[in-house]
Amino acid sequence: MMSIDTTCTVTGQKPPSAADLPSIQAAATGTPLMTAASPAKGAGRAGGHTHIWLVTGPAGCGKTSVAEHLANALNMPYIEGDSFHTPANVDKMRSGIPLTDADRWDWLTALREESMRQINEGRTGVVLTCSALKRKYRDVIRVAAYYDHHLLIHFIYLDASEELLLQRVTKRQGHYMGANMVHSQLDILERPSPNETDVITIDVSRSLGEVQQDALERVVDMMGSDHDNQ
Ligand SMILES: Nc1ncnc2c1ncn2[C@@H]1O[C@H](COP(=O)(O)OP(=O)(O)O)[C@@H](O)[C@H]1O
Ligand SMILES: O=C(O)[C@H](O)[C@@H](O)[C@H](O)[C@H](O)COP(=O)(O)O
Repeated sequence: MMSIDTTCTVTGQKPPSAADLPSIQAAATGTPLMTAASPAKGAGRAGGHTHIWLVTGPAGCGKTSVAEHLANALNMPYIEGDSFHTPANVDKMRSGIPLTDADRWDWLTALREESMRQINEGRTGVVLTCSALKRKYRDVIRVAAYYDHHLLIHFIYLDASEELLLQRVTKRQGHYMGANMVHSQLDILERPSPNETDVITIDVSRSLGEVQQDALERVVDMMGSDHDNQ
């Protein structure tokens, strides 16, 4: 278990600027986003906005696998939500006891604050993982935009059946969340509703490579349209 202030920076390199978007787009889709004839309109940051990309869903849906891919491709820091739990929360989950709302509030706030801290240090965006099972948990992260009006928050919800989640959690080695926790997570899950317009839903029943590619294309598209709208 890593300490509460541990943040995983996958690449340790500088985050992408607007000027980097064409090469990310090309890598994701084979189609350049901008050409020399359509130069970046915003300086430094794409569209003048910064971004939190929050990869969500129950245990085993693929949050870590997708978030690492996005962080690497976008050259953004990766904040692994599991690393921010208190030891008491981890002990509870390891014993097969689901967390309560009260156990989760400080954790969610810590994730929001860490994301904002990294963005305030000059990052264009961060990629964060957190199950964010209920709407009110997602709302805790959404509060970040209240503090920083240039910040856009996006959720990538990884959609999987219980059967698939069980298969994938069972395959995973050495994690405190066992397969016995999956059902309790689905019991409280509030799938994003259509009026949560900041959510991209991705079907993860496909291969990991396909899911990663789809997620990256969707992210690059959104950053591209945000940039074009400035
Ligand atoms: N689309 C996929 N196809 C096959 N295996 C996957 C896929 N996504 C994730 N996995 C595997 O399932 C397990 C759980 O994935 P992980 O990224 O740890 O999920 P989470 O972080 O949401 O708990 C890992 O062993 C991972 O390699
Ligand atoms: O990757 C996973 O196995 C899960 O995401 C897991 O780590 C856990 O779900 C959360 O960290 C916190 O718990 P809740 O999902 O119960 O809020």
